[in-house]
Amino acid sequence: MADLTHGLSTAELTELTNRSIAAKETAYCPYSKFRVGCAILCNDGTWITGGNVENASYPVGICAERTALVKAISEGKRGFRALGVATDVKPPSSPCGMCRQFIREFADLNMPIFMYDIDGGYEVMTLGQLLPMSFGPDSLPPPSEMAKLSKE
Ligand SMILES: O=c1ccn([C@H]2C[C@H](O)[C@@H](CO)O2)c(=O)[nH]1
Ligand SMILES: [Zn+2]
Repeated sequence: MADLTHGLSTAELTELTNRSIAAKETAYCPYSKFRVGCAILCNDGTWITGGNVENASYPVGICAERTALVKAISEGKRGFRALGVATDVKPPSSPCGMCRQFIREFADLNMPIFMYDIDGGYEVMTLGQLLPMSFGPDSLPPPSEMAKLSKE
């Protein structure tokens, strides 16, 4: 049977579920009314959450996943064991393309992303499954090579 826990303990998975769903309450989404909550389990065992934050100038809004990850990175967190994202729909919605790329900067391709539906059921995929053949920090040549490229 497929591993639906990706190495998380039962307690951790319960907490990921509860924190992801609770984070929907922090969403600021007066325009779309589409609440999204995100919870991240950091390698140091701490948790960071976030909601989507919209703007009267629509494209300025930010997704819940990036809210949470920006909070984590700017708090000095590095290395993440799991990310949960919860919405009020079924089947569950998945992180948008911009968020997948944003997460790619900071997480291993085997990090699981748990996607919760309105009933608390979930589907889980790794970052690598959601963003195949991705472009990441290690895709760029080293700075010494970059300097040579710009002279050509
Ligand atoms: O994975 C997703 C998809 C959408 N949104 C937000 C953006 C916008 O505020 C609202 C509707 O797209 O949902 C997220 O936060 N995460
Ligand atoms: Zn997004």
